[in-house]
Amino acid sequence: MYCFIEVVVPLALDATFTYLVSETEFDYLQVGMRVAVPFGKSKVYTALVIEKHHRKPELYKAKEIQEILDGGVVVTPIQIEHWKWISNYYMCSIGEVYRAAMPSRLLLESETLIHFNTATTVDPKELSDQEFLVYEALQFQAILKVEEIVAVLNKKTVFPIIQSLLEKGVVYLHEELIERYKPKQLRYIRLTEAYEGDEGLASLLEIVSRAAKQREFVLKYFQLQATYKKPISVKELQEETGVTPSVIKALVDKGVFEEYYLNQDRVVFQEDEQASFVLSEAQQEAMSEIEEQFESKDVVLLYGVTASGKTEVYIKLIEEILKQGGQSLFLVPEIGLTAQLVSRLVAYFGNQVAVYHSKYSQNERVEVWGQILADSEKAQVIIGTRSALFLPFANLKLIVVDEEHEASYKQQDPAPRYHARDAAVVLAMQSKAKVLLGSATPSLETYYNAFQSKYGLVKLTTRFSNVILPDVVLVDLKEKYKRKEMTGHFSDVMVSEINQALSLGEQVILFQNRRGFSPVVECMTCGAVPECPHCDVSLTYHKYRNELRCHYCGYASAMPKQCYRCHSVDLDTRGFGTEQVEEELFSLFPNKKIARMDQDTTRGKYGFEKLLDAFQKREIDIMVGTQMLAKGLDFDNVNLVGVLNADNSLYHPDFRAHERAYQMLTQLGGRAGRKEKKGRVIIQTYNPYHNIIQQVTNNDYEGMYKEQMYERYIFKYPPFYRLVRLNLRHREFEKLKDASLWLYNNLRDQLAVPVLGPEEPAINRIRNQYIRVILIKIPQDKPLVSTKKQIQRILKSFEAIGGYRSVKVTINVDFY
Ligand SMILES: Nc1ncnc2c1ncn2[C@@H]1O[C@H](COP(=O)(O)OP(=O)(O)OP(=O)(O)O)[C@@H](O)[C@H]1O
Ligand SMILES: [Zn+2]
Repeated sequence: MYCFIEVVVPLALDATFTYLVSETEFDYLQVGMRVAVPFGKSKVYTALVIEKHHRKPELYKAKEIQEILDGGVVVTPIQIEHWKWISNYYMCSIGEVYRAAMPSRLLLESETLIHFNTATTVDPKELSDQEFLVYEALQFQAILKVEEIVAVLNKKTVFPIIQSLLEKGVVYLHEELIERYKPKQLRYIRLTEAYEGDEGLASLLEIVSRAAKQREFVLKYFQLQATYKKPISVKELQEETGVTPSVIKALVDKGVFEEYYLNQDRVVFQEDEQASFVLSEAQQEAMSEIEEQFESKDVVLLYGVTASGKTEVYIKLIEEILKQGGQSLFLVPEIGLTAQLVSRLVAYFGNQVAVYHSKYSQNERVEVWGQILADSEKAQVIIGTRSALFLPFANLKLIVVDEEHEASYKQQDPAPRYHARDAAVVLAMQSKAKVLLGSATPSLETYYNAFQSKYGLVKLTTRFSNVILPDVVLVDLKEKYKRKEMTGHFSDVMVSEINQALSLGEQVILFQNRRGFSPVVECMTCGAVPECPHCDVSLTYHKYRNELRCHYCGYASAMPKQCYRCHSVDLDTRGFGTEQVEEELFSLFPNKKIARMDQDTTRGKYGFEKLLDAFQKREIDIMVGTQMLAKGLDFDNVNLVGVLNADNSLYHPDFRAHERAYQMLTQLGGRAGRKEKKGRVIIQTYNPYHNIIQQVTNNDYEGMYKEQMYERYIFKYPPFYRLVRLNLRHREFEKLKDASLWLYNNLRDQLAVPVLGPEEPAINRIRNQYIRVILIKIPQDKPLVSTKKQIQRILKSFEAIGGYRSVKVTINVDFY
């Protein structure tokens, strides 16, 4: 009887593929192992086994696999189920999910580029014969394709050799070049093997017997080691013992100690006694309610006002799960936020905490992957951004989704375009785990689900320290300008509030939702506005570099001296961004330390962390920034938050604009007065009577919810309708127009649901590609699965039309 396996290849292909294996291989292989398979004419991919069977493929002759790559399962059956769900629901291929989910080191393929690591410390003598051959080849050519290594070794099966070279640090993958992030590393020393144990100790003392300083250090090292019971960094050793670097160096040279490096957040941590805390009565109550609701509900929303201490409730819940021996996943919307949280969790749980996000190196990702799969001690609490959802949990019992309303949980590009909160709910169901969603400003969908009793709902209505929520003061910009009570973009109210806060030694946060100096440069003579040559947007003026930049494609040009159209020199700027606010602050508060937090200042290594750190240490008096500031940060010396112009967040061509504006302003305000005294939020606006502004002022989430839900209902938006958006792109305007019309007509005629478009979006060209959008609205009472199938069928016929093949179509389900 023939033996076959069904595999997924990491490509955007609809199908899975059948390969032939021997009986022995068949017995050995398990679902969730990786195999190297030949594919197409000459390619080799790392494929994933998802089924074993005896069904001969009808349309093609099954090829044989090249080799088995794993000794055990690396992907669990639950993961495979989950990936299938993602691929079905978000209308992408399971190959795309597989590719996104796995650390790229686990996905070698024939085209992978292997770089020689010039910083390698490996002694070639320690390499196997075959490894050495590759090493040697790399001396002549520092970058090899996997297929070239095949030629060098004159054998087909080379992935395990490359894997081993990767682990030894002799080579790295081309993809890893792009990982600019170098985690902060600390230097450690430890006794070399020769000097371990009693015998070792005797010879060690012998060696240092004639060097007093070295002997003294060695003894102190033993003492410290005994008290700390964890690795002590060289820096700590120097501080504790007063030893000079030269003494340590001498001991390393003698081979007594060896140096090694650990990433700061991967050090084996110990719990910090001081990290323990007791829940307040309100928190305790919330916690019991959550546990109670978990008995009947799989998902519970913790709706707690800002600074109510939701994190502490999460921590206690996770602790309960730990006691039962289960793994917990703690999802955060952005990497920048992990630092504050990791230290909080690590202090509490010690080395049971693992971290996983896209800035982690491939090595670390592979390591964490293995630990989670093995249900290791070190991976009981996993903190991560959305991609942590793809990890191989062996025993997942709880998923916490913090700030569940955050848009960054949705992956926009590339596929899989999944929403991590929603995918988490499904993963939990498949894993028989529970989900806790937390927010001070829940998304409408989530609140609706709670409202419908699909999710449980627990409220925390008071701040932890019982401080009252901040007062909101509205400043009417129209009035202020009329009465000439403005200095630049600052009203007199804003200036005096800032002065008062500063005089009390407090720090201030200011918000302007635009980076750069001013968004638009305009010719005062003819009104022309410089635009990006590749995108349909105006360029943003960045004063610091005196250039115009496109925020969509990164195009930059020097600030022109004359209008490109009428050559007038009378150019002026309209609107304003963080850079301009910062400049005005310098002149308004000349003696104060002012910093700016936006994409431009946080780009570098640790940019974000450094700013947060400095602010925490009170080295900054006023911090001005974009929406980055609104996200879950916890500072205890901020009682004043100012919004320079609330209006531009109100007017976005997006059905969620109002909900988002409410969330943003409330979250921003939530940074004020978290610890001791009631804070103040100053909002400058031209529309003080706008409903959203009023709802923010009155802290009226329910009011906002009711009003927005009404609009969603009337205008056919989620949660009443499901949205599927198709984006079509092409360089040629006419071709795109034809193609999108064809697609639209077919969708409209064949689907029994509303289809809108094909529309030109507000920005109708990016990177020289024109864009058209088709929107499909699926009402709640129409079957989702079959409608999606129909859409896919129509797309297939679309692709089959020769003239349209070059038009790129992307599908985005729940794109908002
Ligand atoms: N039980 C407790 N014991 C000691 N400190 C606490 C406790 N609960 C909360 N805090 C402190 O109160 C502050 C606010 O808590 P936390 O950051 O968890 O609020 P949050 O609800 O997550 O707020 P936000 O939604 O604004 O992010 C923190 O500084 C936290 O350390
Ligand atoms: Zn551009």
